[in-house]
Amino acid sequence: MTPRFEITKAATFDAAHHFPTEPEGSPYRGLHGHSFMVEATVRGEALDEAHGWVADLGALEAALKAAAAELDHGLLNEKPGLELPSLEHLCLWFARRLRPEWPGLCRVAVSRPTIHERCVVDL
Ligand SMILES: Nc1nc2c(c(=O)[nH]1)N=C([C@H](O)[C@H](O)COP(=O)(O)OP(=O)(O)OP(=O)(O)O)CN2
Ligand SMILES: [Zn+2]
Repeated sequence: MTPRFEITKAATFDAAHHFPTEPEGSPYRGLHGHSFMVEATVRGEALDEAHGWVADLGALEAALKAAAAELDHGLLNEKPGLELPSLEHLCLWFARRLRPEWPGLCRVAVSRPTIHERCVVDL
């Protein structure tokens, strides 16, 4: 059996959004904000001999924080790919942003912890 490892790091950001496609009067149509958490999971089998790890969680943290900082305190709708700023589209946005640098990225989760909502995409 070959052990398969998954490492996960999380980062947080706060952002505003609205859903212009919602009908007049919908609470989702008006501008409002949420606190978000994004979690990125990287899978690997081979361990770095010098460190005994799949990949450095510190490097993953730096990449994740840099991506989250692009959205922090902004309006999600203004970002390409987030014109309809659902949790699902946020998962895809982070996946596209991180995948070139992190080919082992296998899962992205974006949640709104304060209102107990979460979306996960397996890549
Ligand atoms: N599948 C999804 N459904 C919904 C998403 C989403 O991203 N994916 N997003 C929303 C809205 O962002 C909405 O603002 C989420 O807030 P809501 O669930 O309404 O929770 P609130 O606490 O803000 O409001 P309550 O009325 O107290 O529930 C909707 N659906
Ligand atoms: Zn919302």
